[in-house]
Amino acid sequence: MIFTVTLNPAIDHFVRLDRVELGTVNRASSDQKVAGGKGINVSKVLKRLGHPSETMGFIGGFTGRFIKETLEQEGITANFTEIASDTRINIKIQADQETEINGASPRILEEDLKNLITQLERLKAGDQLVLAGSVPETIKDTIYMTLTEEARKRKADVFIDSSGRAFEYAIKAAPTFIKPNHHELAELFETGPLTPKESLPYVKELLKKDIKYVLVSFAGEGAVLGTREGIYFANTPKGELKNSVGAGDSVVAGFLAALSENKSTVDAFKFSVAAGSATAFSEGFCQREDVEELMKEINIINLEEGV
Ligand SMILES: Nc1ncnc2c1ncn2[C@@H]1O[C@H](COP(=O)(O)OP(=O)(O)OP(=O)(O)O)[C@@H](O)[C@H]1O
Ligand SMILES: O=P(O)(O)OC[C@@]1(O)O[C@H](CO)[C@@H](O)[C@@H]1O
Repeated sequence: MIFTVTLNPAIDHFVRLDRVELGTVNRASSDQKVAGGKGINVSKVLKRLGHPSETMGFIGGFTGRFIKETLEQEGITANFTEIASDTRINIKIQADQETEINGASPRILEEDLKNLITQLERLKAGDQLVLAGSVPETIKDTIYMTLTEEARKRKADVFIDSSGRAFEYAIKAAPTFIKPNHHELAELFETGPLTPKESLPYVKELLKKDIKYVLVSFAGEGAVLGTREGIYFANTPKGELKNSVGAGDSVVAGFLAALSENKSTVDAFKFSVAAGSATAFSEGFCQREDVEELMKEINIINLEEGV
């Protein structure tokens, strides 16, 4: 079973207008509110790709209720710990440029955390745990490391999409899969901007830490997958960028879906990049037919033998 953890979910409030003028009243031509947060998005994309999963994490207040209800309406199992404060609202402005304002995180208590850790006692060999998104300010940066250790004790695989200190700590617990974008990889190694080729020494460094799959995304400039068998480059298909919210989450969901279908590593890589691009080219998240169509435009190059 696949379990996704979103420590800091959100209602994503998409606001569409031609352009934003700061310092004046702007009016939206349309808007939409959806359950969001990286782990939740992974579950939503998995569902579209034909794979069930269960969502965990913290929700609270009227915003939290909205998230639980809409997920259940979509047929996704919601197994959140209920907290006292309201879940945040993240504003996604889709105008001539995309601008995001992510809300402040609610307060999480020690007992809420204990509850989540207890839930992880259900994990067993063959399960996959996805840890994705920001860590609320009241939780220690070591949380993803702790949760990874809990899952590893039970022989479950761990997939991480995070950034900053929480990501840095999580790597120490040797998760199965990580998906930094190129900015996050550069931040981790304190380097300047990196091209796919320039990322190779850093990908190798991460593989040496016993991480099985290191997938670095470069938005529309391709992606690199490091494994012990080889390091590969995938081009990204060409198309009109409509929405980048959830594109990275679709890459994670695509990889998980492909592994569950026993695809080869190279095909899983292709499928995951196609899922990311199919979302980037859609108003919402990708559909499986579009992912399969885009796979035909992706070529994988073996950059180097593994480490
Ligand atoms: N301009 C683009 N053209 C084609 N595909 C794109 C484009 N931008 C993003 N993608 C797709 O989305 C994936 C993830 O993009 P990116 O590297 O920006 O990751 P991210 O920062 O985690 O994403 P997000 O914007 O969702 O946070 C890419 O690997 C690619 O498949
Ligand atoms: O603030 P975080 O947790 O880093 O990111 C949260 C978020 O921006 O990520 C998702 C897209 O990846 C959105 O659904 C959500 O609003």
